[in-house]
Amino acid sequence: MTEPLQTELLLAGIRSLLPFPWTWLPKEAYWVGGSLRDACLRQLGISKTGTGAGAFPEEAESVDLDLVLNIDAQGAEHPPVEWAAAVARQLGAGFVVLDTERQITRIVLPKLTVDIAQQVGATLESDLGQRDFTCNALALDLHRGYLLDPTGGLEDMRRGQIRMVHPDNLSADPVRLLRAYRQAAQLGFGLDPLTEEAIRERAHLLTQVAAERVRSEVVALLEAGILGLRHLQAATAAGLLGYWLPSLQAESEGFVQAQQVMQWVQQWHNYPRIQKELQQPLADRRSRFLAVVLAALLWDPSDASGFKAEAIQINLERLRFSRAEQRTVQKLHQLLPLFQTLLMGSPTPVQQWRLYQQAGSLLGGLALLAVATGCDWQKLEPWLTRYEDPGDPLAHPVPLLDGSDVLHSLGAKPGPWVGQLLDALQEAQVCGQIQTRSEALAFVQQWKKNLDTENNKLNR
Ligand SMILES: Nc1ccn([C@@H]2O[C@H](COP(=O)(O)OP(=O)(O)OP(=O)(O)O)[C@@H](O)[C@H]2O)c(=O)n1
Repeated sequence: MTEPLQTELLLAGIRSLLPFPWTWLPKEAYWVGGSLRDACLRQLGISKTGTGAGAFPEEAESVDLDLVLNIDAQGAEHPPVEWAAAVARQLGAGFVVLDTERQITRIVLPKLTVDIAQQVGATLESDLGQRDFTCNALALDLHRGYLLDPTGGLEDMRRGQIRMVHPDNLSADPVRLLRAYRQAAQLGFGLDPLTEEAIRERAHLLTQVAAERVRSEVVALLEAGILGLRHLQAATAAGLLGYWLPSLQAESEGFVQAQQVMQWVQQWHNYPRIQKELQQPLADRRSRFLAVVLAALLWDPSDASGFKAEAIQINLERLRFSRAEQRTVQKLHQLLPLFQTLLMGSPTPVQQWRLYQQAGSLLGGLALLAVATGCDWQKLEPWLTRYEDPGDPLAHPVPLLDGSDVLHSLGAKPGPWVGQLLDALQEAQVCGQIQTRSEALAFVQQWKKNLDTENNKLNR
């Protein structure tokens, strides 16, 4: 076997990462998976391009090490699960059994997880032969120090292509159909044409995959920035998302809109409040910005009446996006037509204040969606400047009275009318009709009097 990489460097790399002494390793132990692939890519001078190409800088990445052990072969009394449990105990690390039957476990340390699996099949080659793509089917023998590459993974890395190990492996775990596009996006690779053909032929199998696994691939594609969008579009064209996201077509305007959102947000450094709000998590580690990208992707400009809104919610639910994410996309879609109309005209102060009220902390996301769907930046910019200013009387008016002031001044009992009154009071304040607290108190008296008169008329 030709040995094109310096395996000593790979060994030095894994030595520095391994959280326990080398001597603890069983006699047959191999480094496999994505971290080995990435170490090889680094040696080949190929850098990953897709991860972190989204809008915001990533946190310091944590490392996932994958090890394959072949303990059975030695007839040892400690199977991999017990070996890994003992290591975790010694290290005081977290420990999870991921798959009892296949003997897959995980040791969890801060910024490092180590996945440990028993070799599948009689030889390591047979284990590698059951993996997804050639670039993920390499193994470094940790004791003998040689690299196994039975499927030509290094050559495919040099060519920058994702190539299946075998078409049957795609059918064996159909999430790999979508994983191909996600890994291509993250590695800056293309798809080998035969692999793409095999994916198309098996596209329907993705319906069998658990929603969470599909969602996590879709999310990773969206987080891989513009390259991720291109690959999501290719995956859509291959027919992978017909069941999961039927609202999305390969030729959807949504791909252009989502790209616009990603490009515009990069230029909004002058809006720290908006940036901060966009980065807030909505579910797990998924940010509000991701929901804005989803809203842009799924927004159909020919559907301003919101006819497809329900279908979009069903799509998001099917992919098990959280309620908060579903509500965010829905609210953005509801507010967008109104905002677009305001941006085309000369809205009154009250109209502006109402829009700020309705959008709340989604204003930045709504503005991104507006500019991505063709609204005039010159008209939009003042809305952002106002929003960033905490003292702005339209974006952040300070109420002259609160609910308890109102109840106290009237000596009345609470009811839904208090909210209506406060709203009317704020509107009068925004219009400039009321400027002082005593004017506000007089307004309250008059408003309640009018309400009581109305009620008396109705009761008569
Ligand atoms: N559906 C899958 C998932 C994983 N693997 C194999 O298991 C390894 C480790 O899996 P995982 O950590 O999920 O993938 P990585 O390649 O490390 O990349 P990522 O973490 O980005 O998914 C992969 O490299 C691949 O060899 C596979 O064949 N099929």
